[in-house]
Amino acid sequence: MTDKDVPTLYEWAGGTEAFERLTTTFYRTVVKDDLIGPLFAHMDPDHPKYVAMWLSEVFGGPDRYTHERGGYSHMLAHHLGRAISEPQRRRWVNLLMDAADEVGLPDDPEFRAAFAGYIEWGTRLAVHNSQPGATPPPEAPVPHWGWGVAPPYQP
Ligand code: HEM
Repeated sequence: MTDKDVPTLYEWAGGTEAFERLTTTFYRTVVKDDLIGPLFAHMDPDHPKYVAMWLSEVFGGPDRYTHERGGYSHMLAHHLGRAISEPQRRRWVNLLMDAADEVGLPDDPEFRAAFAGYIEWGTRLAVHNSQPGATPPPEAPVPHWGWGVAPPYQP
């Protein structure tokens, strides 16, 4: 198998439509959640779409978040100063994984391992970057996440 034959995580997941399904379902439960709902009380109605755009770009889809939404620095600005706690981070992760099951994202071990790897990394960075006095790099590219050590199983 050459690299050319390996689909991106974005393609494997089902593209933009799949990520939009994921984030729509996810934020529907987030806003009702006792622990993290209040953080999202004033979110833009298009927030789920923007996060789907971000995830799509991270997982190898079109770079629309960079070109249409302001890229990494715009995403970062939304987290600065929010003092996200570890219990809040964990709740965010749990609800996202529940949503992934609910909307039927691929559940093969390779996809879910890569997906969970990014989510673990990204949410831990969000906690660090959101603490009072944090000084994360103000500019950086949108990260690109791949399959890591376990490419998709394609018999
Ligand atoms: C992998 C982890 C994460 C990703 C990829 C992510 C992604 C994003 C993006 C792209 C935005 C900006 C959307 C826009 O363009 O308007 C945003 C905003 C935000 N994020 Fe995150 N985020 C992550 C983790 C978290 C966590 C763990 C929390 C808190 C528990 C959180 C809380 C927020 C809040 C409160 C906003 C602003 C919402 C508003 O518009 O009022 N994020 N996030």
